[in-house]
This record gives sequence, structure tokens and C-alpha cells, in this order.
Amino acid sequence: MTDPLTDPAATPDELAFEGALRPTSLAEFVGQPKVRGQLEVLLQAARLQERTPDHILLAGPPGLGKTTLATIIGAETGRPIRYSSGPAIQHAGDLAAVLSALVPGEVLFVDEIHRMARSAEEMLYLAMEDFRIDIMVGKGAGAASIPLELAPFTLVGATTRSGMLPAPLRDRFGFTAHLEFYEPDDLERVLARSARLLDVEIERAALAELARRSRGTPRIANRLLRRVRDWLLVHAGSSDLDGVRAALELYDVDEAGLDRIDRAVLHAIAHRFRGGPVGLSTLAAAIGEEADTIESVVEPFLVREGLIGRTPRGRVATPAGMRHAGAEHLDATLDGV
Ligand SMILES: Nc1ncnc2c1ncn2[C@@H]1O[C@H](COP(=O)(O)OP(=O)(O)OP(=O)(O)O)[C@@H](O)[C@H]1O
Ligand SMILES: [Mg+2]
Repeated sequence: MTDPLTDPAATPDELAFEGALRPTSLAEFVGQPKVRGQLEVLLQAARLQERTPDHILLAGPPGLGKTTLATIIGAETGRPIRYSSGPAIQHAGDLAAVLSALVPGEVLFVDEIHRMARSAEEMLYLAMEDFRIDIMVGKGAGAASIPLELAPFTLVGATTRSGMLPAPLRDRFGFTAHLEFYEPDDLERVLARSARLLDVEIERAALAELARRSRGTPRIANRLLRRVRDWLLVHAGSSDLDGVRAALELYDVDEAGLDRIDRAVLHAIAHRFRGGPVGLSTLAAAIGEEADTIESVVEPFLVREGLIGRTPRGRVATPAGMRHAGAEHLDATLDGV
């Protein structure tokens, strides 16, 4: 179980809320200046030459804006956009159905593209390159492949695991946008915009505090803002720094953005294992969490914050991590790390 408040993946009930806060143009898309600049040029060039833009791969951790950018690409090019996803494409036939229904110039968004079936991938190579597919009919000696022309389209793929994409697929994208975690300043702008849309009045300093605790992730920033909004409503509290601190304390998000599970992991490494090193499965058993959750959600964040490190012999707490866990007195074990 991950903590629902700081898990970077969207919860099902969040989708409508997220839709309402999604920027609809590149100009409104906050942060990621590099990616924004690259996309602007790519889309503008296609516009000038009156052709469909190159295929685009959006890569990066959950909640950083991949789906948002895909919608924006549709809006900026004025093309219709069709949504599909890797898990929905389990056979080449599933993909053939989607591709053959495309209208000229359409943007095809395939979310979680790394989870598409292998058999469909090969069909996609040809479709991306030549806007054509071969459909196999019949079996055995009587089998034949029938070529089918497709309407020119732009494929926008999204993936949280670009390393899992086969190289031939990765290479067929004209452009890959690597989304990075957001700086607190950018998250503050995301929050200011969301607060305006949600009609929440909140002080600048309070927004900055929220931004600092949002793990570099707009989805988490918006989610914390929603919790703070509720808190303000119920407590008729003040929308200043103290209000935000009280609301986040209620939800167990500490001043560095760590939630209950992050703290449990850090605390176990620091106290129980005296700073480490400790192996993943031992650590998971010690705090009663799944190893997978620790590895995919908790650790990347703690490593990025410089609170823990990974060594060949296991996880260790850094001096900052030991301090955060209140275990400075055990710091001697860190010698040589
Ligand atoms: N640059 C941004 N500016 C403003 N809001 C943003 C930005 N990026 C993301 N958001 C907000 O964060 C939320 C999550 O973004 P989005 O759904 O695009 O993430 P994602 O990368 O597709 O995540 P996942 O990998 O889980 O599909 C959206 O509600 C969106 O409004
Ligand atoms: Mg998405």
C-alpha cells in the first residue's frame, strides 16, 4: 500500500478533478522550459510545412504532465485526438482496428505504450514509418498479408518506463520529451493557477510551503491543495502558512514532503539498522510494506532528496537522512559511506 496522498499515480476519483485543472495550451503549461521550447519548434515547423508533426514520445515519472502535454499537442495542432493505451492493445488486431479508424492528421495518444503487446509493436513500426500496415489473413499455407494504407497521423506515446521500450520503437519517434521533476518555483505557479481555478484564496507564502512539500510533482501539488482547501472550509481556518502547516500535519505530510511510509522507511534504516546498509526485502519485512512499493515510489524520492543512498550492499541513510530521522547519535556507522 502506498500513501494515497503522496502516491504519484492518479487515483480513479481524481480523474475529473485533474481534467478540470489541466492546462490546454503550451503557454499555460508551467515549467519544463526545455520540453516546451522543443515542442513549440516541432509543432510550428509542421504547421509551416502543412504536414502532420513527427511522432512524439513523452517520457517521465507519473504525474509530471504527459497526458496533459498530449492533450495540448492535439489542441495546438487543431487536430482531433484519439486515446488508447498499451494495456488495451493486447493483440496486433487491436492496434489494426485503432489505426484503420484514424482520420487524416489525427493525433493518436497511446498511454503506457511500454505495456503494448509485442505482436502489435511490429505492426506499429511500419505504421509509424510508412503509414501503412500489413494485415494477415488466413493460417498456414493459405495465409496472406494484405497491405492497408493509413491516414497520415501523429503518434504521441507516453511512458513512465522508457527503458522498457524496445529500441526499434524508441528510434521511430522523431522526438522524445524527457519530463523532469519540477522546481518549487514552478510548482508554486502550478498551485497559484489551480487555486484560482478552484476559487481558493491562499497566501503566497502558504503556496510556497505547499510547493516545497509536493515532491516535484504537479499531481501531488494539486492533491495537497485540495486537502488544504477542505481543511480551510471545515476549520474556517486562515489560508496562511499556519493553516497550511496545520492541514498538512493532519494528513501526515512533514516539512520535507515525506509521508508516513517514507518516514517509516527512513526511520527503520536509521534506527533499526543503524544507518544501514540493509537489503530491500529485509527493510520491507521490517516495516510491513511491499518491497515493490518501497522500490518504485519511496526510494526514488528519498534518494532524490539526498536522505538515503543505494550501495551494492544495500540501502544506507545519508547524514541528512540520519538527521531527519533524529538519529545523528548513530551516525558513526556512516563512516566510509
Ligand atoms: N506543467 C504543468 N502545468 C500545470 N499543471 C500541470 C502540469 N503538469 C501536470 N499538471 C497537472 O498535474 C496533473 C497530472 O498531470 P498528467 O495527468 O498529465 O500526468 P501524467 O504524466 O500523464 O501522469 P501518469 O504517468 O500517471 O499518467 C494534471 O491534473 C495536470 O493538471
Ligand atoms: Mg497520464
